[in-house]
Amino acid sequence: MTAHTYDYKDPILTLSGISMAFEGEVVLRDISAQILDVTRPGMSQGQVLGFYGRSGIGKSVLCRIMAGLIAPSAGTVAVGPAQQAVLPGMVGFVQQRYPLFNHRTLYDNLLLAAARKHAPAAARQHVDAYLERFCLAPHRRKYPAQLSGGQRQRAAIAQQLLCSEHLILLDEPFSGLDVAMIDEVKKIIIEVTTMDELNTVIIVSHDIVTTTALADRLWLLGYERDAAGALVPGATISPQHQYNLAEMGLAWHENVEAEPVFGQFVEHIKNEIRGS
Ligand SMILES: Nc1ncnc2c1ncn2[C@@H]1O[C@H](COP(=O)(O)OP(=O)(O)OP(=O)(O)O)[C@@H](O)[C@H]1O
Repeated sequence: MTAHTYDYKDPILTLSGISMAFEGEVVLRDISAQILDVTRPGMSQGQVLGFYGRSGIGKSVLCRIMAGLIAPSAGTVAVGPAQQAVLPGMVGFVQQRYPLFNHRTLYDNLLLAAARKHAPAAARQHVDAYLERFCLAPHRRKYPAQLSGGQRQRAAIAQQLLCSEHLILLDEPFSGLDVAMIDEVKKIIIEVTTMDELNTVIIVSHDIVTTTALADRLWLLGYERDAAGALVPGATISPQHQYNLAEMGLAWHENVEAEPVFGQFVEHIKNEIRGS
């Protein structure tokens, strides 16, 4: 393990005091986190950020808030160097149920996305390039129902990259996939960050091992206890649950999962989760 120090620049995404309640049920409470553009000596690679939370804790709700699809009960989401209030479309969002149109071929799905950002000829060029890059070219004429789970996931990621700027949010990218497919999706996530230094991928997941392996920073959603030891309603991110994995030497690299420090860190996280 080698620890590093990095230079932090403009904010990419800022969550400030996010709370969310549905008809009195507090789901999220006072969540603050900031993603900063980072320059790393000798590396030109985008970042992967991880939000971990156990099932039902409010991850999908947080995703929809970060993507600007629902407004929080309190707090703000700001995006980009200008820190604009988030609007739908600013953050590419790959939802658990892939948003591909079933009645269109893979090619047409991607073209539709690319046409939101590019003129027709450029859109076609971009789609061809992404189909190649994501090993989807042989499947271009297939409909979403004819694709495998991993292929659909790759297509959904390509779709969001084609129509959004550099920030892409993945809600449970590994759920329902077998080990080989998880490896495939991991490769794609790494590929996305190496395509462009500005590309930033946010993973929101309950798969602690895979998320930790890929992430440069990790935020843990959990419950806090009050002075009497009772759980406070609403998941939050405690200050001690924000981890800079890159500075700990645990940023993704080949076989990071096999390193003893990685195993120790995952054990630490599991203990934190059990205690919350
Ligand atoms: N529109 C809604 N109205 C009322 N309650 C909601 C709504 N959306 C989500 N919830 C509640 O918010 C809580 C968190 O849901 P969410 O789907 O965000 O969990 P999650 O962490 O993504 O779970 P999983 O990992 O199982 O997908 C749940 O109790 C859910 O019932």
